[in-house]
Amino acid sequence: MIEKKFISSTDEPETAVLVAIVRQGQSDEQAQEYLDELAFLASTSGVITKESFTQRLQKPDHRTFVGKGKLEEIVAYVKAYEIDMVIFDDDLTPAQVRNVEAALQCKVLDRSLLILNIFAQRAQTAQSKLQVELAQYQYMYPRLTRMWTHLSKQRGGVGMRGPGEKELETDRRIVQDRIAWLKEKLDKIDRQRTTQRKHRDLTVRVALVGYTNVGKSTLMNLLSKSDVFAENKLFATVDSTVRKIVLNQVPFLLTDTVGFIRKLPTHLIESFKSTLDEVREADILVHVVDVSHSAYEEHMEVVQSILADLGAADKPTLLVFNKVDQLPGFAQEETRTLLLEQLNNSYATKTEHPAVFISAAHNLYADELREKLFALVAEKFRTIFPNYVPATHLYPEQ
Ligand SMILES: Nc1nc2c(ncn2[C@@H]2O[C@H](COP(=O)(O)OP(=O)(O)OP(=O)(O)O)[C@@H](O)[C@H]2O)c(=O)[nH]1
Ligand SMILES: [Mg+2]
Repeated sequence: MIEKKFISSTDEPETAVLVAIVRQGQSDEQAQEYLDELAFLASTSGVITKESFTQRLQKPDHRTFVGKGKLEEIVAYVKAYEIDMVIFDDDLTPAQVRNVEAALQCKVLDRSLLILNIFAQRAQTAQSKLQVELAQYQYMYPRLTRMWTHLSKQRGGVGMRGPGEKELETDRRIVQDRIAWLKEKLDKIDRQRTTQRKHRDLTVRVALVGYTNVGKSTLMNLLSKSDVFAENKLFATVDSTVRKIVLNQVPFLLTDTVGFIRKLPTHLIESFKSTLDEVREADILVHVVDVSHSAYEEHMEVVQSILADLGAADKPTLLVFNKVDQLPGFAQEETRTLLLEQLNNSYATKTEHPAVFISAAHNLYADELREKLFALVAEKFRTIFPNYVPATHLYPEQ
């Protein structure tokens, strides 16, 4: 995997300023929400956000992303506070990178690079490491003018000179070769996994999906009593984990997989295709939502549109609204029942999917969750085993 070069791992945390464009029709609240998410991505990478700059623009300036005046403002801030890097909320073109780098004289990152960097830190298995590397090279390829110095250092110190045309040609070829090699390796892993999956044809398969950090892994732990890595950071889970679960004597497989986020780099979706096959091939989806997040409805839409891209939007789905413990009004006994009732009613009218409100971390309303999940699993189970007679009441087993 490409070593992380953008964010150093010295003791002193690096500092960043964030830059985003606020488009027409976008509220200040939404703009702030996007910046908060970018800051969360930065902090997940170990970077401290010191300041953020926004500008209302129809579309990014083709030379410098933000306008000239705004860029000067950012340059002044970066100099005054010795900021290590500037992070842009959108992907920059190679020309924009060149121009803003020349002006800012510090590291310049965009959202995709930040996400790729987090994935690179998190990848555990051979497969996900290769997947991340593929996405990194695909990101790098059209930007080779800029990445050249990183690449040559990795190849054994060709030096820090700027790239000549000839070197650039060579680098392009090296990257192309590497991309081809990675694809071939991943195809091979994929073929092996497909064979393995054939053995699971007679099992009901359930996949946890949702925006990043909503509590998918926590829910997996709750249902399977396993110990899956859960953390208040974005993309804690990059590899999928599969657990066998038995509810009311009906066994099924539950997969915990990578979380989604808005503007997920397309290369990343492409290279994680086989990991996302777990979602594509699932019989049932459990869509986990952090209902305490102010932007949860937008997050649901992001998830829905990625599911549609994957061709997995029409599967039987259980909506799990998680983190109800964090909702205002939940703490008081008197308001709690009313709150949950209101939530239930509001969702019953908005979606045809069964929904349940829980707290995975505090083990609240887990029985209701098991019941509704069991209903979907049993229905599928009956299509595989038509002679199955459902037991009369539900008790979880391990
Ligand atoms: N208050 C509260 N926190 C929760 C709840 N469920 C999960 N969390 C916390 O939310 C954070 C994210 O949980 P994870 O289970 O790692 O979330 P995830 O969806 O797997 O995240 P990624 O793998 O990063 O996509 C952790 O700090 C959990 O402890 C809940 O019901 N209530
Ligand atoms: Mg997780």
